[in-house]
Amino acid sequence: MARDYSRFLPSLTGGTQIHTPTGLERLGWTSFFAQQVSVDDLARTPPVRVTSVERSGLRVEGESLQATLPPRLDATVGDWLLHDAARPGASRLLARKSLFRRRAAGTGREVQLIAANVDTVFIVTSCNRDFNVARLERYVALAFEAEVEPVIVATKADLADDPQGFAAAAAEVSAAVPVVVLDALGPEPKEKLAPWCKTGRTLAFLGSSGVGKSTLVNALSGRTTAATGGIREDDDRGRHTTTGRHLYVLPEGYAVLDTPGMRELQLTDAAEGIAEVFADLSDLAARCRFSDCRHEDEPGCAVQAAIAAGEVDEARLRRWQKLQREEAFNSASLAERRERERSFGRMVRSILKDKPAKR
Ligand SMILES: Nc1nc2c(ncn2[C@@H]2O[C@H](COP(=O)(O)OP(=O)(O)OP(=O)(O)O)[C@@H](O)[C@H]2O)c(=O)[nH]1
Ligand SMILES: [Zn+2]
Repeated sequence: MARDYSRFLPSLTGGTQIHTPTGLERLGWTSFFAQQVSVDDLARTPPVRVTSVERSGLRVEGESLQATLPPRLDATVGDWLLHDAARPGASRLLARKSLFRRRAAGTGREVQLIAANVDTVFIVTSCNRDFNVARLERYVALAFEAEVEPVIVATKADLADDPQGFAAAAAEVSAAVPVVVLDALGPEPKEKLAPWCKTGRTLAFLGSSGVGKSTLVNALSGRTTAATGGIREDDDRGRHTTTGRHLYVLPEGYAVLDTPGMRELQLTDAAEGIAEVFADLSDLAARCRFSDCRHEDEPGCAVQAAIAAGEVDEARLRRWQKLQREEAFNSASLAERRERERSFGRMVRSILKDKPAKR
């Protein structure tokens, strides 16, 4: 029997209807994806979301549908596809709302897709020695680059003498990034993170080990025991099993994307994200007399002038320059590697061409 998918299409009236979220909506299906498909597409090839990537293929989930698609390099956890049951490998990949990528170390593929269609990333730190503004700026740049909304969450407020001091320091990172300070073990996470934990939203967590990421996930999902080494789920026999899935839809209807790759994110081609975090400095730099100003001792440097006037913190300028250098290095070495691989490929092809063809 053909399913009626019309309710997943963008509402023509634009009115807000109150309804129970469907399986697809709980998985994160929104009008952003619906706009990319026709009613015909939907009836023939139902939407599915990638919940994990395994060697054997992509685990996908849709409305009363679970399947494994053949492995493919152009899709990652969080992606939406139109499931073509007749030709699973030809399932159409929908355009993404956001994408985390990283420079792959020591693999043939240079850029690895980490997570797609994340709505909000909680950048977690604690109100203690883990707290490091430079690291927060780095994570925020990554989020901006991925086109994901960042929220800084400072945990362990209950253990700190001056949690508001940490809040103020975090607020300096970017005017565009909200800061939440909380005790992750208490009742606060649900209440304070509620603005971002809505049905159909996909959340991710970034932050060093021990800052409270698992504690927050547990708090949001109403679990009391902290999970270690992955989230535990009930399998159909009622037993607890740790699965290899990386996208979890919580009972509240929002999804948490937790993939090991998120923990190894570096700055790759993140020039735009960095410019956004340091928008105040790049605006100033645009007013320097020389377009290639290094903001050291050049005449007419608007950045140095702002530092002299006490409007800009010199340490922030140093961090900006450091991130820019790193980003330039990462992107350059990536470009060099690409070039080396291309010339290697040309060499291999020319050798193959000169070799007498096998009969
Ligand atoms: N007092 C207090 N303890 C906290 C808070 N948040 C986390 N903890 C404790 O800090 C420890 C580490 O928390 P986790 O949630 O495991 O940290 P994580 O970020 O998931 O760490 P990894 O799994 O290693 O990445 C646990 O013992 C938590 O109970 C907090 O806000 N207050
Ligand atoms: Zn300058």
